[in-house]
Amino acid sequence: MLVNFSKMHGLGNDFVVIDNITQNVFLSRDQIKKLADRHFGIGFDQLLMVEAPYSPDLDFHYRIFNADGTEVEQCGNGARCFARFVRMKGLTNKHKISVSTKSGNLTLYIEKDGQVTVNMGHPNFEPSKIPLKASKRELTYIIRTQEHTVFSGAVSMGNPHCVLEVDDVTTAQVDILGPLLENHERFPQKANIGFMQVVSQEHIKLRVWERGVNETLACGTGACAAMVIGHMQNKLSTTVQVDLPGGTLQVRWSGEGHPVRMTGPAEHVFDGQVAL
Ligand SMILES: N[C@@H](CCC[C@H](N)C(=O)O)C(=O)O
Repeated sequence: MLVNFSKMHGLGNDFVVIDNITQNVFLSRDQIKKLADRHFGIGFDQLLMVEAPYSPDLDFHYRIFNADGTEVEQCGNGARCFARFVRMKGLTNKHKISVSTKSGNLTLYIEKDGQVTVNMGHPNFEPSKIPLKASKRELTYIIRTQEHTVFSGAVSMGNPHCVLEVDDVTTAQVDILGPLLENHERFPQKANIGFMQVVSQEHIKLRVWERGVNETLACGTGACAAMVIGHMQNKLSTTVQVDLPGGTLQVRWSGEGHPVRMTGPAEHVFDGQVAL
C-alpha cells in the first residue's frame, strides 16, 4: 500500500503528517519505529494522524505517536503543524480549528502572518493527574536518583512534564538527567524533562529531553510547562519568550483558572509517498 504523507516541522521538532481521512492507514508500533529511524526510515520526532472528528462540534481528531512508536496525549509543535496541514491540503478553510486529542480538546488559530496560536487548555498541577508519585501538590519536588538529587516543578499539559531550573542551558546535563528522570519510578507514565534558564521575567531559554524521543530541537508542551511552572514559582510574568535550540515560541498564561496560549511557526518541508 502506498501512503501519502507530508514532512513538517515546528522549530525543528519534526513530524510526518498523514491524512487518515482520505486514506485508511494503520501502523503498528514497530512500523512507526522503523519509519522514524533517521537512517533507514523517513526520520521524525512524532507521527501525526489527521482523523475524522468524534463529535459535530469538532473539526478533526488528532493522534500523536512518538518516535519509539508509543501513542501519546499531546504535542504543541505538532498542533501548529496540524493546523497548517489541514489548510494546505484543503481539508478545511477555517482559521479557527477545533480538534480533540487523547487528552482533551484544543483550539488552533491560524494568524494573518502564518504563525499558529494554540489554546493548550489548562495546566494540571495535581500529582495524580501528571502523574507523579507525591503525597501532595508542591511548587518544587525533590527527586532522587542513585547519584543525583534534583529540585523540579511538575505539571500535566495533557502530557507529563518535569522542569528543572538550571544556571546555563548550554551546560545542563540533558543527556544524563533526561533519561534518568524520564524513566524515574516517580513518573509512572514516564515524563518529558525540561531544563529552563530564567533570563528575565519575560524570557527563558529551554532544552527538552522528550519522552519516547530523546532531546529535540523544540517542544511546544515543554515550553508551556516551563512557563507555567516558572510563573507559579513567581519567576516569570504572564507573557514569556521561550528560546529553544530550534527557535522561539511565545507563551501566555494569566495564572490558574486560565488556559495557556502558545504562538509559533509551522513549516511544510516536502510531500512524499511511502510503501507499507
Ligand atoms: N514535541 C512535542 C511533545 C510530543 C510528545 C512528548 N514526547 C510526550 O511523550 O509527551 C511538543 O511539541 O509538545
